[in-house]
Amino acid sequence: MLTNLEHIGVAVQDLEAATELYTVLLGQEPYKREHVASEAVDTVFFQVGGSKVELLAGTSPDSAISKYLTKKPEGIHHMAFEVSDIRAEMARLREAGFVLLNEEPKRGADNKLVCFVHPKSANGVLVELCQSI
Ligand SMILES: CC[C@@H](C(=O)O)C(=O)SCCNC(=O)CCNC(=O)[C@H](O)C(C)(C)COP(=O)(O)OP(=O)(O)OC[C@H]1O[C@@H](n2cnc3c(N)ncnc32)[C@H](O)[C@@H]1OP(=O)(O)O
Ligand SMILES: [Co+2]
Repeated sequence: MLTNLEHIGVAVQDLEAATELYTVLLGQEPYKREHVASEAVDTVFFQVGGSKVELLAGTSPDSAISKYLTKKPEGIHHMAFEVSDIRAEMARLREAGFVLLNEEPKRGADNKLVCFVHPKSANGVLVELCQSI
């Protein structure tokens, strides 16, 4: 079951400048900064009620974020839903015809297991499932 809009991922070119801007916009400091080597991204997290804003900057040209920003402007990159059982949700979505971008859950940021759904199978929106570890 999807239980919450866990975060909105925002792709940015300059993480420090974006962090300053969002600190003013949201009226609070980020609660976490994390490098996720497997995705080649640096992240900054803000808590907003029960959801989060995840700022993402690529750390390598091969990163999904860096590639995205060669074609698209900075902005909303994905939405992430919290799930209680990620394997069960992956099986449910696969069965329903969605294209999953990973066969198995993988380690994401902020102590989560994550899986992505291809935007082409979700009305042009990249969707992330995440389960707390
Ligand atoms: C920090 C860890 C984690 C967390 O814990 O929260 C993260 O959030 S990591 C975030 C970064 N990682 C990912 O995005 C991993 C999943 N993404 C991918 O595997 C790829 O980016 C992709 C979605 C498969 C696209 O890769 P690729 O096919 O190589 O790129 P193309 O440029 O050829 O795109 C094909 C097609 O898809 C459209 N697209 C790409 N990205 C998005 C997007 N974010 N939202 C909507 N649409 C997207 C792209 O425009 C192309 O469309 P067409 O041009 O119409 O063919
Ligand atoms: Co994310």
